[in-house]
This record gives sequence, C-alpha cells and structure tokens, in this order.
Amino acid sequence: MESGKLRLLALLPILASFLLLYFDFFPLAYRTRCSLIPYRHYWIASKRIVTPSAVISGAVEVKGGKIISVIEGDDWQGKARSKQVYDYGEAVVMPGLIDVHAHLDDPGRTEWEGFPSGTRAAAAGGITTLVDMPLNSYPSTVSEETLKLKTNAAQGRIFVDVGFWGGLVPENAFNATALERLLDAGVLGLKSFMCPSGINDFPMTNSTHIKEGLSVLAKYKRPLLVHAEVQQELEGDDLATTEGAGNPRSYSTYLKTRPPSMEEAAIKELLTLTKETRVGGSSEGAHLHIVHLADSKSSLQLIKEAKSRGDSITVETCPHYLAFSAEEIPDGDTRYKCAPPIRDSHNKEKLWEALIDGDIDMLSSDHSPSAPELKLFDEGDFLKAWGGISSLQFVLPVTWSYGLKHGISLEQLVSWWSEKPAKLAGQDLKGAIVVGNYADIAVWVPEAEFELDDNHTVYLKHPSISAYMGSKLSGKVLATYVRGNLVYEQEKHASVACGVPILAR
Ligand SMILES: NC(=O)N[C@H]1NC(=O)NC1=O
Ligand SMILES: [Zn+2]
Ligand SMILES: [Zn+2]
Repeated sequence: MESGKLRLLALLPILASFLLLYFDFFPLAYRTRCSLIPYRHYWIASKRIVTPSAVISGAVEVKGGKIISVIEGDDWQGKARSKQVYDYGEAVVMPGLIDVHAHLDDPGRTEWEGFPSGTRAAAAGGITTLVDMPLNSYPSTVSEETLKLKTNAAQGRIFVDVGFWGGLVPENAFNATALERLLDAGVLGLKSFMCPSGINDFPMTNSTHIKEGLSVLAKYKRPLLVHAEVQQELEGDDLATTEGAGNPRSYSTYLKTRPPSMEEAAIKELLTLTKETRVGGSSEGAHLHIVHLADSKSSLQLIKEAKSRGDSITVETCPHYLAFSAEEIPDGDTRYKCAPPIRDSHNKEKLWEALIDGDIDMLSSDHSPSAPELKLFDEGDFLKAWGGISSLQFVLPVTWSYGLKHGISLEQLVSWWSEKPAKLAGQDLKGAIVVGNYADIAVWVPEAEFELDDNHTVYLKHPSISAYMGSKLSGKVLATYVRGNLVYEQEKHASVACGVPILAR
C-alpha cells in the first residue's frame, strides 16, 4: 500500500474520536426527530428518583440511550458541568411503565386502535414498553408469517417500544414446529383463551392444547399467558347467559353471566398443568401467567397455594378492577363492560389487599378498545356490547389515585408496573433505573390533580368509550423517555416514531 493511504488509515481513529467529541459538545449535530431534545449525553436530576434500593435525591446520567450512572446526593453536579441537565425538582423520576397486556389491533382493525394512536397514548401516560396481544388485530398473531405482518406494521409507527405475544390456538397447539417457528421469530411468549375470545380467528384452547404449549415454551423459557375463564353450566339465578334472561341494560344481568366460579374452574384446570413447571417437572422452564384476575376469593386462594407448592406461576390484575365496583356501574353504561367483569366493592378491596401482600404480582392495562359503535351506547345492552376497557393513557394516575387510600408507595408502583412486567416479558435491560439499562423513564407529579374533562388532552383513539372520562385523578405525567429519546413532554410528542419492535432471541 502507498504510504499516503497508510497515513490516512492511521488518522482514522483520531477522526473517529473527534467525531464522537463533536457529537457530545455540539448537540445540534445529533438532533434527531425521534426526540424532543437534541442531546445523546445528558443528565436527569430530581429529588425523588425511584431506584431498586431506595427513592433518592440525585441524578441519572444518560448516554446513547442507556443509563450510564446513577448518583445520590449532589456529587453529580461537578460531573455534569459541561453537560445538559434536566432538573425536574420534586417530580418523580422512575422507570417507565411496562404494560404486558395491550390490544393494539394493528394491522387489520386500526379503526379500533393502532400502533400510532396506542403508542402515543402510552407515551403520554408514562408507558415506555407495551406488549401487544395476538388478537383483535387481523389476522391474529399465530404464526411466523402473521408476526411479520405485525413487525412490518410497527415499523416507523411506534412511539414507545413494542413487544409481541403470539397466539396459542387449536390450529398451532399440536404443531410444535409451527410454535417453534413463531417463538424463533421473536414472540416474547404465548397467549391463549379458555373461553370464546370474541374474535372469530382466535378460537379458545382446552387444557390439552395448553399442555402442549407449555412443553414447547419450556425449551424457550418463555411464559404462557392465559385468559382464565371457562364456560359452565349455570344454574337457577345464574342462567343469564342468553338474551331474555334478565334486563340486558342492567349491569347485574351481565355480572351473573360471568360468576367468579368461571375463573375458579379455569384456574383449577390450569393448576393441574402447572405442577409440571416445578423443578424436575416435564415442563420445567415454562411459566404460566394468569391475566386480568378479577376474583379475589377462591381463584386467588388457588394461585397462592400453587405458588407455595413451587409452581412457576404469576398473576396480574388491572386498574379497572381496582378503581371501579359493580355497585357503581350505571345501567346501560357499557364503557365498563369487560371480561372477567368488574365485581363488587368488597372484592375490589380484597384485590388491593392481595396486590399489596404480593399475592398478585403485577398490573397491566388490558387496554382493549373497539370502534365506539360496538359499545352499543344507544341500546346500552351489556350482553351484546363489546367487552373491553379503554385506559392506556391513564393507568398510572388511576393506580396512584385509587391506591392512595391504601397507602401505596412509589416502590410498589414500580414493582407492579415496571420490575415484575419486565421479568415476565424477559426484558433484562428494562424495568429499573440502574446502570446499563435502557433509559426508559417516566417523570410525573403524583400530587398534581386533574379532571378528565374536555380541557384535558386525551390521546386515546376513542375517548368516548373510556370509563375514566369525567373522573378526577392525581398524578400528572410530565415527560417520557424511551431509550434516551424524550418521546413525550407536556402535550407534545416527538415528530418521528422511533420506538423499537422488541423481538426475543
Ligand atoms: N378480545 C378481547 O380483547 N377481549 C378482552 N376484553 C376484555 O374485556 N377481556 C378480554 O379478554
Ligand atoms: Zn382476556
Ligand atoms: Zn386482553
């Protein structure tokens, strides 16, 4: 080689380090429309930073999308002198929420929800990662090919990170190769229903299907999420499953169609399988996660016992079961219709107790909107209306507002909404403010109250179907960072959607 070229090569490392310095000191050169701020290396300071060991006063150093230091006290000020500092004062800085149960309905039912609208609402609510359910979109995510349709649809259209659950359905349950292809393609785990899902191309599974699913999942060490309700022969008063069995506008009619025994029977059946997830069992490595538990009595007791026997099992509940109770639901107000149903206030108090005691592991939104027409507001028919709660933007303030009277702490909030969900979804670099993790951060003011009225900016695609509209909440989200990008601040979103589709490997 000529000596001129050699000399040029020798200069490359110097040039590279110059460029790096340039990007650090001249942030405009880094300006990206993924973020509302033009820095890749900066500090976030606050008097209330929620770390795994304590709530501290100090600062978090972010560089290249990751957290590179967390400093308690004032020592960070010297280190941050030449850097941009965002000082949020008394506002809480905590890990962004990870919602492991959201129906984004994209592709195929984007008139219900969609990646752009859903992830914008999430960002405005302090949620930095969503895991999308395999049904309500069309087609359902039940194969490698249909997962590809999801990731294509998500490309450049998500404002927060989005992972995907795959569907376990009768069609693929006995086909281990098909399930393996779906898992190899990157779904974070599988999801199935033990009762009709409301979506024709997502049929329900029985315990034989579920057993097959668990044995494949064991190899991947990924979870199976189950909607645990089974239809039963109902007797006497409970015979309200069909039209004419009661006034369909009355919430109590709907409630009777889905008694706690439906959850209990499903969970009993599941627990005959989860014993194989114990150490030495035939499905060791697999994990069962029960979604949206509503029954705080026998069902919960069964789960507690299974945990104590060593089954690999977790359970979530949702803010709507903690905020609302059957007694308060007005006749005809189908915004509150979901499955399993919102039960009475005593049940709600018991759910809070279980959450606080750690018997319920985590929270999720089960955000499941539809087109407003399907809520049948004119008829107010609880039996025919779409079942699903629309909540994504408000799960943080709802949990906080209703949790206040139970004296919940910021650490508990982080455990339920970030740490445990990160673990379930296999996201080792998310869910906590620690060095090395992605800078996924929510900044919010727990004490700030607001009313969900016409003056409040609502990013939900269909605010009219959300049962939270009209309520007064405490806890205002100021800013949301995803992988170091400020994706939302004070009613503004980044102009480009740079969330990452998360695939397991
Ligand atoms: N298909 C669907 O989203 N169903 C959900 N809605 C609901 O209220 N419970 C569910 O499982
Ligand atoms: Zn469900
Ligand atoms: Zn759901």
